[in-house]
Amino acid sequence: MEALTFSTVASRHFSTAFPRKTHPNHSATSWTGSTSPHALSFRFSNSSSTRELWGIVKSQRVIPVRREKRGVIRAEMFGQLTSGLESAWNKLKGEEVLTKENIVEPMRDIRRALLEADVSLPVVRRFVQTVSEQAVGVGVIRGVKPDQQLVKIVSDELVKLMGGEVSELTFAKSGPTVILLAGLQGVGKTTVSAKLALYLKKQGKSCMLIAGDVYRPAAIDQLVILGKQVDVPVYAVGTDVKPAEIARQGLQEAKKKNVDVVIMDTAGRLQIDKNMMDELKDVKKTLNPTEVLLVVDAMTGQEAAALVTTFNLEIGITGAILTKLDGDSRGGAALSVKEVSGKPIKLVGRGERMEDLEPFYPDRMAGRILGMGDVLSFVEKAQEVMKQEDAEDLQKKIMSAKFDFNDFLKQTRAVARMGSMSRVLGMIPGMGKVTPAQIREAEKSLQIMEAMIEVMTPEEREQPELLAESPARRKRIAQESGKTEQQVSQLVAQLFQMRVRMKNLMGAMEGGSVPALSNLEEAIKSEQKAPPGTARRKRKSESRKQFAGSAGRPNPRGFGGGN
Ligand SMILES: Nc1nc2c(ncn2[C@@H]2O[C@H](COP(=O)(O)OP(=O)(O)OP(=O)(O)O)[C@@H](O)[C@H]2O)c(=O)[nH]1
Repeated sequence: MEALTFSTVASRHFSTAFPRKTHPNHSATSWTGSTSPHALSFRFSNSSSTRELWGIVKSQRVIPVRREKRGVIRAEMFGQLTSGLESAWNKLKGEEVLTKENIVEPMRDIRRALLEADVSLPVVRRFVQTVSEQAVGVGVIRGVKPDQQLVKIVSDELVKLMGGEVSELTFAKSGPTVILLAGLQGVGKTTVSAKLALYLKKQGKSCMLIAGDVYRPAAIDQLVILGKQVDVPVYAVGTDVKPAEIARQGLQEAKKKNVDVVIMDTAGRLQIDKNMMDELKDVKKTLNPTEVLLVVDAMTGQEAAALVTTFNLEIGITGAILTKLDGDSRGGAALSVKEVSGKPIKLVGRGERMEDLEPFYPDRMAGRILGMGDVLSFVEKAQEVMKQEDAEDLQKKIMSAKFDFNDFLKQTRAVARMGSMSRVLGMIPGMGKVTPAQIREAEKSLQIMEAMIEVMTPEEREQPELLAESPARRKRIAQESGKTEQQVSQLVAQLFQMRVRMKNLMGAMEGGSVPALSNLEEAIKSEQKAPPGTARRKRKSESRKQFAGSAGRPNPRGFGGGN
């Protein structure tokens, strides 16, 4: 039996849908099957007046295909994954809120859909776990249904999975930027070389292509033809010179001509072999490239991700280019590459035309997978409204000195949700100089506070005065939370201090003078520098003042003073 490699599977599969017109060395085969475990794949070739055709049957699912302008019938991108995920949302119809119980079935659907899309198993596991945790912990947003909420969570996680931000190409600070392209046979390297040259030309950069595929003579002709098509010079010296030497000469020529970007096409192989890697290493050493991009075929699913990992370990790459995303790829490659290899997908090929190369936008890709742009923006708006209402609510409470332990907890948890304190503080301009030790300390005390608030009764949370007045209550909380009575007293005092500080802050904001964050930083520092006991004395007198102004009148001696 013939051993099928990634590229033979891909190129055979593709030869039916996308005959390799410009590739003289490859004759179009009549391969109609797919070697994927989900086998059965066929296309309708008959004409139909309807635009949407139900065509490709995969894994006993029917997914939509679309008739494109030029008469090519194409699958909706990741159509199967989209419909798999849809069944997850459908399971939540009629539910009021997301619970641990009612997300079990939808999560199973999501897991199945991702596995069928050929996303690697560890990636699927992590994804499902993160989404489940978030789904259960998410609060109800007024007007947003649980299925819509889950769509939003999945969307956000998909974006993260694919790297979050778009990963831009890096350009050399001086001299030509050198981009080395590598990859297995038939993945689209030669085509990508020319596409990339056109893409960069459109950005105002002058380019030069180097034909380094000496093992397939037709590849050089192919690159010369494509170079003419995009009007970019091609450096070619035939097949008798070693690729590293071609690279050296080509780079010299590019420098002479003051070219901005040099793109080198290299030979592909049917599988990774040592010679290929050694040769690539030589070329890389000669060129000292700014970018080493591995061209991978989206049709190969999670194998593409494994390949990126291998190439990265072997030769060190800076990212990947995913080709043939316009085909009926199931999405596994797009979703696995970053997570598995740690390397970003920088560009994607979405067609055979020279213009069909674009940056890889994780958010747009997630949007295409889910096909629910309207739901996402609706949920985002609702979240915004909620935040605004929450903030207004909080403001009212602060102004009327009603800020209680529930608010306190909410704020603490909001910080936790945003990520660690260190990240949050790091994002605030002017707070950069807070030391890691201070941050760790702050995080630790937040945890202690949470433990104490958690054991309070609802009344105690709403009326901190109850605790201020009753040493017995404070004692109980200390016992139940495993903290000391002194810690409980401090917490209560802190809440009243916060009331005063927040009220002052709100007053300043309303009056138009927001205290600068640098002042806050100074305050932290001066508190640290203060001789022992000063800060405590200051705190004590502040809390007394607060109690004097608060509704319930606690015993002024009650703080830290035991029963
Ligand atoms: N539909 C589609 N076809 C593509 C895309 N990229 C490349 N192709 C086609 O894939 C086939 C192979 O592309 P080549 O550029 O010859 O691949 P290669 O990696 O240089 O091949 P070798 O030199 O044999 O290693 C060609 O028919 C291309 O037109 C793409 O993004 N979408």
